[in-house]
Amino acid sequence: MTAKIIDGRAVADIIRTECSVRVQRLEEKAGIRPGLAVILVGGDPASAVYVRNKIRACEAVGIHSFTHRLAETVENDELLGLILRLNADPSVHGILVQLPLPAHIDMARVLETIAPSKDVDGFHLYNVGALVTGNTVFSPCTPYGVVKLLEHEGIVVEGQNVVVVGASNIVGKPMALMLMARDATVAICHAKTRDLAQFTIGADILVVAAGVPGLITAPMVKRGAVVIDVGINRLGNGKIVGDVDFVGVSRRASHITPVPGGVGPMTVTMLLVNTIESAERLHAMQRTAA
Ligand SMILES: Nc1nc2c(c(=O)[nH]1)N[C@@H](CN(C=O)c1ccc(C(=O)N[C@@H](CCC(=O)O)C(=O)O)cc1)CN2
Repeated sequence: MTAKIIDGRAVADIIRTECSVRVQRLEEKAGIRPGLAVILVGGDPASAVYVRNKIRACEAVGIHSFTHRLAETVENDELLGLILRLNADPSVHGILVQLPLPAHIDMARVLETIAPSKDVDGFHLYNVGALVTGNTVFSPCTPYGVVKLLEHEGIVVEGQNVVVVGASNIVGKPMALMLMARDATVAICHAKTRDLAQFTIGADILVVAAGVPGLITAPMVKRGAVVIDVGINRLGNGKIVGDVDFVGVSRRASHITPVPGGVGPMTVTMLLVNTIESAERLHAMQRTAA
C-alpha cells in the first residue's frame, strides 16, 4: 500500500479563496473590513517567519493587518497595555500574540488579557472552556486545520479510534477535544507514555504533535491508518521534517500529511477563517442591536 498524500497547500488555497469571497461580501454588505492585530515579541527567527506569513496571507484575502513588533526586553505592563488598547479598537476583530514568548513574560496573563471575542487563536481560558463544553467560540488554528483536512479528504472520524501523540495546550489537548466532539474515541499519549507503539498501532487515525523527529515509524502504524503529522522540526542541515518517518509510514498508511506542506499551511488559513468569523459576528450583533 502507498498512502495518499494529503496536500495541505491545495486545501489551504481552496479555503483562502472562500475567505476572499467572505471578506468582499462583508465589505459590500456592511462596510466592514476584517482586521487582525499580530504581536511579535523579540527576535525568534521562526516566529518572525510565521508572523510574516500570517500578514501576507491576510493581505492576499483582503484582511487588514496591524503588526506590533516589541523588543525582547519589553515589560509585561507595556505588552498588556497594548492588548487592552487593541481590545478597545473597533477596527481590530482578531488579536494574536505569537508564541513562544520570552521567559520573563507572564504568558498566562497575556493570553487572559485578550478579549475572548477577539481571541482568534482560541487560547483564552474562556474559549478553552467553551471548547470543552461544546460551545466553541474560536477553535485553535492548528487542530482546526487538521479537522478541515480530514473533512476535505472525506475521512469520517465518528466512531473511529483516534490516538493523539502530544498533549500541548495549543495542539494535542484541543485536537482531542475537537475529535471527541465529532464522536471519535480518543486517546492522548505524551512524553511519559510507556510503550507508545502499543497505543499507536490501534489507531484508525493517528495525529502526531510531539516535536520529536522520526518518533513514529512504520511498525507503530496500523495498516490503512490515516496519519496526520503536526510536527515541525528543523534538522542541523536546515531540512524541515515532521515527527513521522514519512517514507516508511507511507507504505502502511492509507493517507498521510507531508511536512512541510501538510498541516502547517492550514494553521495560517484557519487564522484567516477565525478573523473573518469574528468580523461577521460583530456585523450580526450590530444588526441585532439596530
Ligand atoms: N499565537 C500562536 N503562536 C504559535 C502558533 C499559533 O497557532 N498561534 N503555532 C505555531 C507556529 N505557527 C503559527 O503561528 C506555524 C507553524 C508552522 C507553519 C507552517 O506553515 N509550516 C510549514 C513549514 C514551515 C517552515 O518552512 O519553516 C509547513 O508545515 O508546511 C505555520 C504556522 C507556534 N506558535
